[in-house]
Amino acid sequence: MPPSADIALSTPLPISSPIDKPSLRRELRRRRRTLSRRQQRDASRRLCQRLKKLPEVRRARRISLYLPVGGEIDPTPLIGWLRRRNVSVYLPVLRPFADNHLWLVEYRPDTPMIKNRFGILEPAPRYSAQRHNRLPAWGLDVMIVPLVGFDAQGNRMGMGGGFYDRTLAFTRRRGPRPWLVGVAHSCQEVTHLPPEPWDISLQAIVSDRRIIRS
Ligand SMILES: Nc1nc2c(c(=O)[nH]1)N(C=O)[C@@H](CNc1ccc(C(=O)N[C@@H](CCC(=O)O)C(=O)O)cc1)CN2
Ligand SMILES: Nc1ncnc2c1ncn2[C@@H]1O[C@H](COP(=O)(O)OP(=O)(O)OP(=O)(O)O)[C@@H](O)[C@H]1O
Repeated sequence: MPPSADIALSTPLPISSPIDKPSLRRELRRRRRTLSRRQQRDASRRLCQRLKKLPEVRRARRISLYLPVGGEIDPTPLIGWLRRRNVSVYLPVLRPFADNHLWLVEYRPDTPMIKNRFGILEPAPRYSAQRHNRLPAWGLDVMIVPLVGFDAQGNRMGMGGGFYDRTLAFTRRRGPRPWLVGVAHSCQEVTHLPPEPWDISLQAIVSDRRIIRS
């Protein structure tokens, strides 16, 4: 790769205001989709190395992550490591009959999987419908949240469905809650993102290049 391309990837994308969120989202999704297989593999490895070092992750007994699509940074190499440590792994599932809310469903080697309406693999309805396979989000120790964009202040942007914001709205009240860590490729960093009133703040953001703690 020429050095100029590398610099372009490591520099936060300058944002003009007012922000046109849909077009910014489209541009950031395009950026991650165009990464090569090798860039994807290296980024995933770097991300997972960083995550494995975090005390919050090392202490956790229950963690949710996601199965990547459309060039999202891949956290799944963590699954084997977590299983060896006897950590339970959960995946987001589109909750039926509840607009844009997620269930957190346990993911085991034999969990039946189907593609949801966005083409993302998730535990099948007959499995997710059984309450003992789910965990309320407050019962997770760590939630790994996929990001489309982020800035150095820890502001985030997701796919635009408000799935995570709705599912995590309970964290505004007192009580147990997961440690929230957003993950993304470094090319998804922008100079600033305006926080929205409904945004739930993350405790940290980890990319293949750095960690931002809030
Ligand atoms: N890997 C992964 N799983 C995840 C999420 C995610 O961001 N990444 N989610 C995080 O929220 C939830 C799914 N949210 C999504 C929200 C919008 C679109 C999406 O592609 N929207 C299309 C329009 C969609 C259509 O109706 O087909 C688009 O914006 O072009 C996909 C997933 C749960 N699972
Ligand atoms: N707690 C909530 N209750 C009701 N609507 C919400 C809530 N949180 C977010 N929304 C709505 O969801 C929509 C999408 O929000 P936004 O564009 O910030 O999504 P996002 O943060 O990119 O998505 P995600 O949370 O899935 O990562 C907005 O119209 C917003 O009003």
